[in-house]
Amino acid sequence: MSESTATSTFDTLDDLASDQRVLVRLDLNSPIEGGEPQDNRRFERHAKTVRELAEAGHRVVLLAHQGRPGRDDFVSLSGHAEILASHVGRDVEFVADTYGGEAIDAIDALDAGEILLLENTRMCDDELPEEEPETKAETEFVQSLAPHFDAYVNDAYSAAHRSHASLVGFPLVLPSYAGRVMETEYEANTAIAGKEFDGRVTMVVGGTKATDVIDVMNNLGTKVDDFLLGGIAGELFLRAAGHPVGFDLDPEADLYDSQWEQNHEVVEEMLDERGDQITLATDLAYEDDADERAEIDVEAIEEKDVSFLDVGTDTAEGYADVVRESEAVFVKGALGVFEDERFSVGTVTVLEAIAETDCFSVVGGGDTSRAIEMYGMDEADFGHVSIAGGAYIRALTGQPLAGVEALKRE
Ligand SMILES: Nc1ncnc2c1ncn2[C@@H]1O[C@H](COP(=O)(O)OP(=O)(O)O)[C@@H](O)[C@H]1O
Ligand SMILES: O=C(OP(=O)(O)O)[C@H](O)COP(=O)(O)O
Repeated sequence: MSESTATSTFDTLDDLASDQRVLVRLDLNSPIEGGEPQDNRRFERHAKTVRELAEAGHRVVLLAHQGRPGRDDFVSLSGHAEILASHVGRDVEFVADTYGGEAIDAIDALDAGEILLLENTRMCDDELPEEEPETKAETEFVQSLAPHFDAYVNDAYSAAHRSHASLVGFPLVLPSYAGRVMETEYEANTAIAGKEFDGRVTMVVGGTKATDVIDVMNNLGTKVDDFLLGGIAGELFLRAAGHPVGFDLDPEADLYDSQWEQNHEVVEEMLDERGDQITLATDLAYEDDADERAEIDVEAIEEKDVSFLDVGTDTAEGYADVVRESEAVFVKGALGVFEDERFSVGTVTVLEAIAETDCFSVVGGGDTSRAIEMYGMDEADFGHVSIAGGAYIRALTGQPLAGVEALKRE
């Protein structure tokens, strides 16, 4: 069997010696409601790495961040420790200190197989400024913790686009390994940039972050055969093609107009030069006066007087046919407001087609991947469901991620 991209790039947990004191960077950054973290896929995924390390008898110390200073989601990790423990099936001790005496005492007191989570790394001044790994490696944070460990494991693929101390500093001073999440995310998310596919490569593009996905489309012209569009980007392309959609009915909403200003030249150029790669909706769905889903052919729209919340059924079925003929399918962003069942047709039809088709598939983006569980699909029917947002976008376009670069085997 040929070596995977990840194992040829990093040392992994398979290379770790026994009985190690291991410092592990996770990404437990989560939605916060009422000051409390909400359980999500990140806990479940990282729990596998943590459990494997603890069951092997290592002393396991965890680093993670939550939110950004000054925002409501910038909270302590004490609640995260409880959620993580429920997924790992073992106690996860928590200490409200990042690298001071209290943290060091708790680290040094650990026995084999025990797990300790340190406080939110972003509460430490050395963590955040984006600086070179060499600078980060010299910080007090890294220099104080490193002597208490034998090894560093980075499992935080979804935070790896940040050049922060806990991500790029430790690999310079400790033997470093990729965790299981890092391995699988790296493997799947770099596939479009690094793998050769013989058959059709399709990318399904939607959601609200049109600027991001337009950038991805612009960069992947030679890798992708068909882009299937929905969401806000889809309407911006329809606007560029001369249809009266893709602008804000309520300027306060600011979903379309500023993204149009920012991107219309590149959208027009893409349609001109690579129009045959780009498939746009032929019908759209909206809420009618009776609060029901209604659909209209794009050609019949003379004036935008309703918000379009999904691609139409004909469009969805056409997209599903393309998916069924594809060898690889990458998804970024939902085709409609799937959280409302009436407007889930586009997203669910396409995801179900991917699940039924024996293709290489990656579904990325926190919101979009939620549709899989919301509509009862089985995650195992997808090649990979990413827990990364910003890092996934960058990986798709082949941009290096600071945390990944720092971790690569020399
Ligand atoms: N036509 C639309 N109008 C408003 N919101 C939309 C539309 N189509 C999709 N969305 C929203 O896009 C969100 C996902 O967008 P985005 O944040 O870009 O993707 P992800 O979180 O997967 O990276 C969904 O929550 C969905 O409700
Ligand atoms: O949740 C994260 O990013 P994502 O929402 O783009 O997946 C990461 O934890 C990075 O967090 P940051 O964007 O505050 O640096």
